[in-house]
Amino acid sequence: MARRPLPRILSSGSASITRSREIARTAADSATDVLHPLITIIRGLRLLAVSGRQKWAATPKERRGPKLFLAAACVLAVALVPYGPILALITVMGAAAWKGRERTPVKTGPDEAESTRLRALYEALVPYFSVPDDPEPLFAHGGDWEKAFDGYTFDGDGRLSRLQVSYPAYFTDGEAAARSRIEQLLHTKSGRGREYRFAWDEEANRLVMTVPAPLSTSIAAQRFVTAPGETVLGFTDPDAVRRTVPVRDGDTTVDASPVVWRTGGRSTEPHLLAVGQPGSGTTTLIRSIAVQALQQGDVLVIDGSGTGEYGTLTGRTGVLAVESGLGGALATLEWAAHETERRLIFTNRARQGGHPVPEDVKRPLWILLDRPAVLGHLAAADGRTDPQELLQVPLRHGRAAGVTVVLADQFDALETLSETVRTHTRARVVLGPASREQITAVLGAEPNTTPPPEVPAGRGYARLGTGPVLRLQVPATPDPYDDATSDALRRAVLDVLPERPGASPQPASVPEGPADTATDAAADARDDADTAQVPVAVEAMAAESRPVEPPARAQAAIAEG
Ligand SMILES: Nc1ncnc2c1ncn2[C@@H]1O[C@H](COP(=O)(O)OP(=O)(O)OP(=O)(O)O)[C@@H](O)[C@H]1O
Repeated sequence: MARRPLPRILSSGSASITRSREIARTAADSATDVLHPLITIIRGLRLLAVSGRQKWAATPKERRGPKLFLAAACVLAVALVPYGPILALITVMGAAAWKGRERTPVKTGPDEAESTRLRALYEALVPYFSVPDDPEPLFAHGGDWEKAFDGYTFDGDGRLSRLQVSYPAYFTDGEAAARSRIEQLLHTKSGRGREYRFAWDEEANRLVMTVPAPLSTSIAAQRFVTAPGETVLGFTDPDAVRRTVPVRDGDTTVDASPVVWRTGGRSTEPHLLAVGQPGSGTTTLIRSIAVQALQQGDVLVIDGSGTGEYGTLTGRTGVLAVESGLGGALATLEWAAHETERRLIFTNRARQGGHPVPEDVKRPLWILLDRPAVLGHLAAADGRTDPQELLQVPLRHGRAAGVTVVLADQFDALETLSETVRTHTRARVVLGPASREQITAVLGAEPNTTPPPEVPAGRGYARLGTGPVLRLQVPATPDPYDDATSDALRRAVLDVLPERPGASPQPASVPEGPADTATDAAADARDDADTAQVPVAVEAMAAESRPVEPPARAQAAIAEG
């Protein structure tokens, strides 16, 4: 059978398609040439619009009105001036042409310096991610780094800010030590002095290294939007927690991601331990917690370092005592132990009798103890009870009794902390410079970033119970009596503190003198009076059905005669 010729359109198809393509390309090129000025102007107009929108978004709300008014006045003036609109149009087109004259080149791969960096990183990883008998090694000296590095981003300084690495399945990514070696290496090779976060995806054999954005250090003490029983320890990365709260950060209000610690009857981590080097900000954390606690409850402060950094709290509504001497601290803690027991008895009685729990028993009581190790040392030298022993009842039973204990000490004092303190302080915070091992020892889990050698005060990590380790920046809550405290911060702290009963409000910018910061000697001199007031038999208290008088009030009563 004779073969039928192919239809003409198919036999000469490829030639005509090629010709059509050429015609289309030539037409597109000519159109681009002709339309080039128009394209430049449109690009410029787009850039002008974007920059205008950004400027408008960055303008504080209170300045938007005047700006809008100014713009409207300009438009009116232009409209009224002869040839105004046409001149304005020419100016805008000129500005757009100038702005759109250069096209930002699209980067399609790493430049030479970046390739060299990535290759060096790849070579450094070879010994860790290869074994001699791997027939197709992903990592091999002189190998193809592009196969192993699935993604990378460099910052403006040419340093890696994100790297995604695929590694062979036989790498022991389940071992903390093996992971830590890789993290250490990537950290060193990518540039020290920055914090790196490592996310290991064991299922996909993939590691993603990122440089987290710095946490804001300009959020100061303020009333945070929280529910009763919640305390904001500080702020963390936006992707680390689901919640945000509106906060004042400098002059603007932003949605920040808080580390919220829940206390009280339903809390699974009802007491907190904060640890840091000297000057890392643990006192500031306690002050920040005190300021928030005073909004709903009563506070006892025991300052083991005796430096008077809590003087600003003395005598304020809700502050039952601020003690810095050993005797005063012991008396206060003894009272707190009895008060915890009294609250337990009343809560039990109310529950058994089917009555509501009395208000004074429900009101949260906070025991804030800074540097217990110092007091423990003094107590041992003096043959007196270690304050930590008196904390046993509040720590063990405080949750049911609405009593919360917060302790802060330094790394070198960790060994002096009693077993009860270690067991019951399940909310943990580490502040300031610390090694990976130190952080792991306190939090019970490795930090999720490489701890940088230098951190701002109040920066660290928090872990609530068995939850994830979170980066933390404590809100700036300095001592308003400190000369180094700025006027704005002094005002911020004094604004959130309750008044002193009977005291006329003081102008926040005038530093108040430490009202009655007790020296150790003075505090010790008062001790006998305190101790005489405090130990009240629990049964007797229960029978009287009234709260025990706290030490500070007892002292006042004695002084008044
Ligand atoms: N979150 C923070 N924001 C801003 N500054 C802070 C913060 N925390 C602490 N600081 C500043 O750092 C300094 C030391 O803070 P702080 O006294 O709280 O540290 P510390 O750990 O208690 O040290 P020390 O035990 O030696 O007193 C103070 O000047 C304080 O104002």
